[in-house]
Amino acid sequence: MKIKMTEIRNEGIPFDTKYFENINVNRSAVERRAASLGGRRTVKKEFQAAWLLKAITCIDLTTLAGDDTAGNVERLCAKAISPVRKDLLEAMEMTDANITTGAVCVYHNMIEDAKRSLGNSGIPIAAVSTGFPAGKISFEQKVEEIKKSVEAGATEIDIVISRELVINSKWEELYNEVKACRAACGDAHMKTILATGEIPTYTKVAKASWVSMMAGSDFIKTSTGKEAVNATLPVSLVMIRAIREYQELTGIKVGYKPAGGIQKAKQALDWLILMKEELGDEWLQPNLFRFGASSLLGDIERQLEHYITGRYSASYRHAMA
Ligand SMILES: O=C[C@H](O)COP(=O)(O)O
Repeated sequence: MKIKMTEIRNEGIPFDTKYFENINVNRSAVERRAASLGGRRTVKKEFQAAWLLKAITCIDLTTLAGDDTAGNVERLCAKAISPVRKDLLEAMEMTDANITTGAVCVYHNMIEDAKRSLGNSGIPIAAVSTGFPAGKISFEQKVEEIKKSVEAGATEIDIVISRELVINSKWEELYNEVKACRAACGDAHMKTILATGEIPTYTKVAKASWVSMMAGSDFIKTSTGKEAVNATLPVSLVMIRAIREYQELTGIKVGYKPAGGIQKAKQALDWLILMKEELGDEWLQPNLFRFGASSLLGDIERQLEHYITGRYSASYRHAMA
């Protein structure tokens, strides 16, 4: 399956505080709305398998560990190419659907291994960049790192922003940083990680989302997976509403990637429902929506097996996912 990002990219708009200076997010209203989602909305049993397969196509199958090796990147890529067991696909009459994950996501120095392992599958390689996860390297090093990853074959670059610029409300500096990263990406699509667990208020999350989109991000992404608090539904609601407002202003659709701590099929369904309700069906496609996840696929496969056979298998049977 050839996974394509949207053809019309977000080129950004000139910096102007007027778009976001009056934002003031009502924390309790956001948390109430997010809490109501999980309980109120469920996917009917007969549609669950289809939704779970959809979720798989939106996963950036990730390994970002100090002990990553060529071998485990190879296994990850094999899983990205064939994420669901053949017998399960056969039972669902989905063998011809050519289901793959949305991308694989690795550190820069594993790009070569990923490229070799993915061959001509068409699955994009996303590389984390700009001093991931903390972003504590110089601006010049950040730009250099992006360029090297693009040269090495990454077609998606996940950058981290400088959190201190958000904490200290240095919005124009943040804009300039993100814009320079976007320029360094060239044709590679850029996902901008806010690291929301390190941003003190929802209002600042909303403003950082706006500035990142104004500077040309193709996606905005919650977390690195390394913060103490990673993707949550309330923070997603704040970011998704910023995407909606940005679209209302510019006509441009920016993608969304919750990442970190999404391990269960049920969580994946909650996020898909949130996307559908807040942004519509277009954001249920991998060109506008991704999960950043290292272990979600294993639980989805278990749930699919349960759907088909009525039994759960042991989680070790779905290793690496
Ligand atoms: O961007 C992806 C995250 O690093 C994955 O986090 P996770 O290992 O909690 O699924």
